Amino acid sequence: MTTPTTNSRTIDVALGSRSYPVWIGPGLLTDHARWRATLRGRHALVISNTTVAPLYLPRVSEGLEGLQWSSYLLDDGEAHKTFANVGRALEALAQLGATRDACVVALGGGVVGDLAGFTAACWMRGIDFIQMPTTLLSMVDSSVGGKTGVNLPAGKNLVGAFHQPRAVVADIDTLASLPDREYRAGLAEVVKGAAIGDPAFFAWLEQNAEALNARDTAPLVEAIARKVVYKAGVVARDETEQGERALLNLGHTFGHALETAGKYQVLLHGEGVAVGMLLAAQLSERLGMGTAGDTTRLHRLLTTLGLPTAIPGGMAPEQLLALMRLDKKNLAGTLRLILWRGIGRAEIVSGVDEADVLAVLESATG
Ligand SMILES: NC(=O)c1ccc[n+]([C@@H]2O[C@H](COP(=O)([O-])OP(=O)(O)OC[C@H]3O[C@@H](n4cnc5c(N)ncnc54)[C@H](O)[C@@H]3O)[C@@H](O)[C@H]2O)c1
Ligand SMILES: O=C(O)C(=O)C[C@@H](O)[C@H](O)[C@H](O)COP(=O)(O)O
Ligand SMILES: [Zn+2]
Repeated sequence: MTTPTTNSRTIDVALGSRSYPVWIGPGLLTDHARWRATLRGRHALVISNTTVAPLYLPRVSEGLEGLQWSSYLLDDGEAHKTFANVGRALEALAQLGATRDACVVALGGGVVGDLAGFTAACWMRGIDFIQMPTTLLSMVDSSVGGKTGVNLPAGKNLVGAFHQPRAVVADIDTLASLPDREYRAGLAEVVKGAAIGDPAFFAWLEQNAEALNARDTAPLVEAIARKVVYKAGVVARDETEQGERALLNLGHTFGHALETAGKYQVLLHGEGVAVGMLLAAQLSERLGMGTAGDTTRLHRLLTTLGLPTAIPGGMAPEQLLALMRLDKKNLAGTLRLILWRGIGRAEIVSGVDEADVLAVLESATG
């Protein structure tokens, strides 16, 4: 059992009968009684990857004793978040003889979580899954809210489903092995939440940036919890992105294009979001919406957290614009972007002129 400490939090994602807890704290993977209680049937498939499974699958597998279970391991990397791997994971469920009360356990970062959730959404038209996020990014963002899916060569997350987990088990002990660059990428999605709608949190991040860089536990847990509370609130009000939830995409139309243009070898998702948020801020200023002072604060915070803020070399503005045309927020063939009036004031804007987007991309390309 985990002893409750000030570094443990439980946050509820309030969705009526489909509500679920997000547990944040140390020792949670081995707190078997807690998460095992969310599994209903006799079968479980753990989906993980070749980096995470050797580190953390033993802690999870002890908790699955008595069940019929197996694992499906992805090769590591965003390039493996594919339809083909969903097919193979579904075959693993078939091999297991998984019935409708089976559970998929997603053990890993956002790539594993998105793919495992989509697999669970597809098997027999939808079975349970639980999220065990092991990256900062997946703890603060991808494990919460039920967006699941995979990439196509044409773009990020073009195939997917809304499918909520039954629980999120965010064991902060797993962050001890997370590489520095991945940790910083997670901080980008924390900054995003504050930039969209929580100015007090943004100021807190400015004050605590160095402590977060040092991975001090108390501020880190505070940052994870504040971001999850913020996201859970948005998801509870607009689960399927009919309105407000689109704000969580701040920086993503640019960011996804940057990730895809680099074939997932140049920028991590969080890094793309960092650069994308600044491009959105610059575009907002160009359109007379943004304020230079707040763009400077955003730039300063991202830089302090060791995140990139410029478009990497070798990416052509026209190519990025073409990728942005396939973004899922677009309607009637026109760009629909999340723009930024300043800290805590993001807005959905339809019909953005491509010439303005191109001008911003050109001015930000070295
Ligand atoms: N569904 C959503 O709402 C949502 C939100 C944000 C991002 N995403 C998606 O999440 C993905 C990015 O997730 P990510 O940043 O976690 O990347 P990731 O899943 O690729 O993990 C990052 C790297 O860290 C490794 N890793 C994971 N946990 C580790 C640990 N504890 N110790 C050592 N290494 C570890 C992984 O093997 C990988 O190499 C993208 O596909 C993005 O589109 C989805
Ligand atoms: O939960 C959401 O809603 C988000 O937009 C969170 C994003 O950080 C995340 O990257 C998400 O996967 C993007 O979704 P998409 O709909 O733009 O593919
Ligand atoms: Zn994201």
